[in-house]
Amino acid sequence: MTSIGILGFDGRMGQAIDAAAKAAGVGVAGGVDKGDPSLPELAGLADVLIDFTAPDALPGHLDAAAAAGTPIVIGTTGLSPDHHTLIDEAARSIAIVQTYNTSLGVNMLRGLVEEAARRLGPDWDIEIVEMHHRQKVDAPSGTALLLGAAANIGRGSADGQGLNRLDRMEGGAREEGGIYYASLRGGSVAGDHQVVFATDGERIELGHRAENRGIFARGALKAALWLAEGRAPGRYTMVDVLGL
Ligand SMILES: NC(=O)C1=CN([C@@H]2O[C@H](COP(=O)(O)OP(=O)(O)OC[C@H]3O[C@@H](n4cnc5c(N)ncnc54)[C@H](OP(=O)(O)O)[C@@H]3O)[C@@H](O)[C@H]2O)C=CC1
Ligand SMILES: O=C(O)C1=N[C@H](C(=O)O)C[C@H](O)C1
Repeated sequence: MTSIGILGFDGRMGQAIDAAAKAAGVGVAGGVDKGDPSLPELAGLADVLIDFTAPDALPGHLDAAAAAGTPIVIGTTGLSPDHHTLIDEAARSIAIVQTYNTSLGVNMLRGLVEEAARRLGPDWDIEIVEMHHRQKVDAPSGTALLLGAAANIGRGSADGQGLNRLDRMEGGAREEGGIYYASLRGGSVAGDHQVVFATDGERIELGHRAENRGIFARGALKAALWLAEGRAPGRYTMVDVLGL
């Protein structure tokens, strides 16, 4: 039986993943939170690590995974360009799935947004609105950035990566001609995203609503089981996991 190690065990996602693993009959080798000295031991015990924590935890988690030769699913958002460089480096020796959204629905939406942006062309403005629970710390959400990247790829923008926008968003600064993001925080919303394509006289709205964290937890487990089948070292996304 495949066993997972949960990084951020006591967190909202950690608990959702533990519950999803139990429901699916996937083994849980253990879980750690901030500063837990048993991280290297867990990395050696688990077949796959799953990390839903905070950006400042990432370097230590990657070191532990690489030292043990254990693949890892990274779902943490708010990552900087430096974090992405660290992931690239670790992916030389272990297999890593890094994604800002593990749900099937958002990964389907990503393809639809790319296609819409490609077909609609430059006369259509693109705006992204997201809403999350009041405890969420990063904004825009990782998913909003992922969808923005898909739109940029679709319309052939040189800024197709789109993932490093956070620093440029500070103080509300936004690029001329770029994609605009609006972030709402309140209540217990698990995650709503809406991509608005607007031109003179009409709009198209493509969106996704997460009704609970189970969809993210099941997607993370799917990614972990996919890695546990035995992937070569490298960096993967949910597009690889889901075969989209
Ligand atoms: N990719 C996806 O599909 C999804 C991604 N997310 C992302 O997952 C992350 C976690 O979300 P959520 O579970 O709601 O957050 P929570 O705040 O509920 O949980 C975070 C967990 O991480 C731990 N943690 C925080 N800092 C560190 C650290 N430096 N080292 C080790 N552990 C640490 C916390 O432990 P302690 O309490 O001890 O600090 C806690 O257990 C966020 O970045 C969120 O955006 C969320 C949902 C879906
Ligand atoms: O923090 C959350 O809760 C979520 N974070 C992810 C994000 O930033 O996109 C995914 C999901 O929307 C829930």
